[in-house]
Amino acid sequence: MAAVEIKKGLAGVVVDYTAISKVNPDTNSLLYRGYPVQELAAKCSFEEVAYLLWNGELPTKEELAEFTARERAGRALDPVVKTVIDALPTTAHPMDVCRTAASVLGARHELAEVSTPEANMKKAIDLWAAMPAVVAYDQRRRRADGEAIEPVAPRDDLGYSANFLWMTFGEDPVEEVVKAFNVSMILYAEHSFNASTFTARVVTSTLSDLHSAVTAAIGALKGPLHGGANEAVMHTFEEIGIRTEESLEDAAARAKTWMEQALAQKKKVMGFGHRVYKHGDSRVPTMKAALDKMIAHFGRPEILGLYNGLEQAMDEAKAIKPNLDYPAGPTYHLMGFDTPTFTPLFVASRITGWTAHVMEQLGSNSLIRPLSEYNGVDERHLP
Ligand SMILES: CC(=O)SCCNC(=O)CCNC(=O)[C@H](O)C(C)(C)COP(=O)(O)OP(=O)(O)OC[C@H]1O[C@@H](n2cnc3c(N)ncnc32)[C@H](O)[C@@H]1OP(=O)(O)O
Ligand SMILES: O=C([O-])CC(=O)C(=O)O
Repeated sequence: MAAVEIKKGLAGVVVDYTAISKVNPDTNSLLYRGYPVQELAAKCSFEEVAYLLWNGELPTKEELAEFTARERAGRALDPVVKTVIDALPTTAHPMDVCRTAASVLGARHELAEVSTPEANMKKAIDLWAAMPAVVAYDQRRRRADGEAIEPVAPRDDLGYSANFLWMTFGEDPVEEVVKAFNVSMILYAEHSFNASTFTARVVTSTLSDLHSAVTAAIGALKGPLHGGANEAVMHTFEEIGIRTEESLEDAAARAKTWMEQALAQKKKVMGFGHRVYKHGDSRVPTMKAALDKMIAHFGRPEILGLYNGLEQAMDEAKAIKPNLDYPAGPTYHLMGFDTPTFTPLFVASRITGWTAHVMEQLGSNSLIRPLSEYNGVDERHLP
């Protein structure tokens, strides 16, 4: 019998077409609906990019006005979702809170059992609009440590990114920080058939509903080999030790030593490496520029020292490059987010990509069901 070739992790396997994004590791580029992501990050709001991912074209002025009005109308924390979140312990991981909230929002949606293109577009926009309130309220209640608190009400005069920061911190957001946050939301929005998006497509392929697909995708994103890496990066920084008065050079030297020891112990260091990009992640330069701005804004050169030290030591030892989660983690830290909140920020952004894929999958569906090669015990029979 010819040996079956097993493609572990589906590495290198092309399973379908997509018109949503193009990841090209040879040219180190990423296009959303044909546009380079760097251009979108430089010139667009996250709302425009969400519209683009869902509709295939950037919005006109009128379309954007209508779209942003829909997003602003859906921002308040659903009282039932708040009650459910309040029933969870403050020790629950924020990704579990997000996953639970997505599930509750699905069960409560007026179109829960309808999966027409129009219904799915509405569900996608509603879920995208609702998630920042969940993430923001969860961070606030964990900080309140069990004391009853009310969510910060959304503000109609602010765009998506500014309002997200407002609902989290309850303070007028600084323009520089809003811009960096907007860049991160755009860069995180979409990345072809990554593990969480593929999960969403598998769920959709059974003709299940959009919220089920997103709930499953959140579960897939949580792992540290995928989205959970942005949180893990910060744990590395914390393990090395963040010393606010330390010079860039001293921090870099300590980080370098830490990395050399970790690699000598054959540890996997989160925030480095990628299944598709082998010469560097197309999004890292743009995110690193945003991190540099936050380092300058908050006057925190020691963070750059830790960043440089780890990156340099990994490059020298294994020539493995950072992925998007590497600059994103410390950027969110400087903005004031708690480390376990980082991956939920990724969720808030990636909802756009996931749901675009749900709609694309349904547009030309085929049940996703690969084969396996049995290697268990030979057939046997009960006595
Ligand atoms: C937004 C995102 O999801 S981006 C990805 C976020 N994930 C991470 O940052 C987790 C850390 N990185 C990794 O685990 C991997 O690089 C992955 C899972 C992302 C990609 O992995 P794969 O393409 O399957 O490569 P694989 O894990 O087999 O690595 C190939 C080799 O590089 C090494 N390697 C890859 N990444 C790392 C890393 N972060 N640290 C140390 N070594 C690494 C592996 O140990 C392996 O070495 P070996 O051949 O000597 O055994
Ligand atoms: O593409 C991947 O495998 C992981 C990734 O970078 C993403 O989902 O943004």
